Amino acid sequence: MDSCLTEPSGSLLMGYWRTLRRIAATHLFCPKQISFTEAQRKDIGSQMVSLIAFQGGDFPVRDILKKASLNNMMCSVFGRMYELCSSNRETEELRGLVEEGYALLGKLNWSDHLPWLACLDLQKIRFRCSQLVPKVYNFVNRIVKEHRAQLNSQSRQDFVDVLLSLQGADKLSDQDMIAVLWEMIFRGTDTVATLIEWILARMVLHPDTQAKIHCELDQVVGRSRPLMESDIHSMVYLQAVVKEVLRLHPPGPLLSWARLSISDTKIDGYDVPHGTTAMVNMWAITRDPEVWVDPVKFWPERFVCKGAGMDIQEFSVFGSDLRLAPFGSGRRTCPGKALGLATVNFWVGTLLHEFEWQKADHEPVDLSEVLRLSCEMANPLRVKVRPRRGC
Ligand code: HEM
Repeated sequence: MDSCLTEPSGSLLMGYWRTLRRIAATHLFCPKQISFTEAQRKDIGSQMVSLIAFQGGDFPVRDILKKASLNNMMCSVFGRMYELCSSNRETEELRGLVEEGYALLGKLNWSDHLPWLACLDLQKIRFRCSQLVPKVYNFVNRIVKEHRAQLNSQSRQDFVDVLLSLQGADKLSDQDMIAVLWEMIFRGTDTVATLIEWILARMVLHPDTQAKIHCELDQVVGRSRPLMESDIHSMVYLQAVVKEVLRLHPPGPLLSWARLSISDTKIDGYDVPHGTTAMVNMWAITRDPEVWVDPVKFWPERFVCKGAGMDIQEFSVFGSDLRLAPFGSGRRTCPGKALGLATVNFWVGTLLHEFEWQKADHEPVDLSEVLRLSCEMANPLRVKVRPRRGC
């Protein structure tokens, strides 16, 4: 795996990266910033509903989810709001850059295992990275320049505005600002779409679970109005379902949660030499029968019933409990976890509030996985929907 796409400038030291993380946590992912973007999630959610209502018969849902997720990040990060049903050059260009980044990260790079091959670049990975990096730089730089020219002229608050407004010790160089903005787009887009596709797959495979969420929606929201983000905290079963899918299908089970040992050390009796890349296999932990009762069973109730498992209120998926840490844990835990989970809960709630989801005719749901940067369904999900509200 080549780090030049995901790390800011090579000269960044650990301490500096920590500063960037602090800036992201304080300014980009604080509760105020998350609630600032609520209207945007609602708008994109409604656009998804309109687009889905328009589909006749079976359709693959992935494209809609990926486009919605990309538009959402374009809006949070760059302040660009595009319609889901139309295509435009800027989104297409960004989608191409993100896709190329994923393709490169997902490739098995022989140089990672046989370092003496690195200088030969037999798979042309380094070459493709060197082509991609200036394209990303130019794309993001163009948007930063536009924001700088319009600073103080309007009241919007996207990530670029926030970073440009930083002063003193928090002020970032242009190069680091571009690296941070790219990292957000790159990490925040696919993870959300991938997780929602897995959740919808589980919904069509387990109609009884879907019916329970519908029942909860009818009780908490009723059919006369759309779902609002403030309803989510009352939707205990919906949250349990999202947690159960995060357990069985964590979008970033392996690749993104890696650590480099900076000195020789011993873990659990094993020698880990300096310079080793160690990966935490969350996928294996969440399927370990010593950790989970009936681990391969899809059973959201394990997060609801006190007697049978644990109380939803008590189980955090944000890294404090290593039985289920789909956003990583420790110093490098996902900074976008609260935003990511808020988006997934709200969009899944909305899609289920508006529609009943069913299997496509003649096409079984296939839960096979493929590992790129995220762990995706190997065969994109095809579904049929039936409107629930206003019918
Ligand atoms: C369901 C959604 C998401 C999942 C499952 C997820 C998962 C992860 C995981 C497993 C990691 C590695 C953590 C570690 O090494 O300990 C990570 C890192 C990261 N995520 Fe997320 N993520 C999600 C959404 C987002 C969003 C919405 C954003 C930004 C808007 C984001 C930004 C990042 C960044 C910047 C990192 C790298 C942090 C670093 O290297 O210090 N993620 N994510």
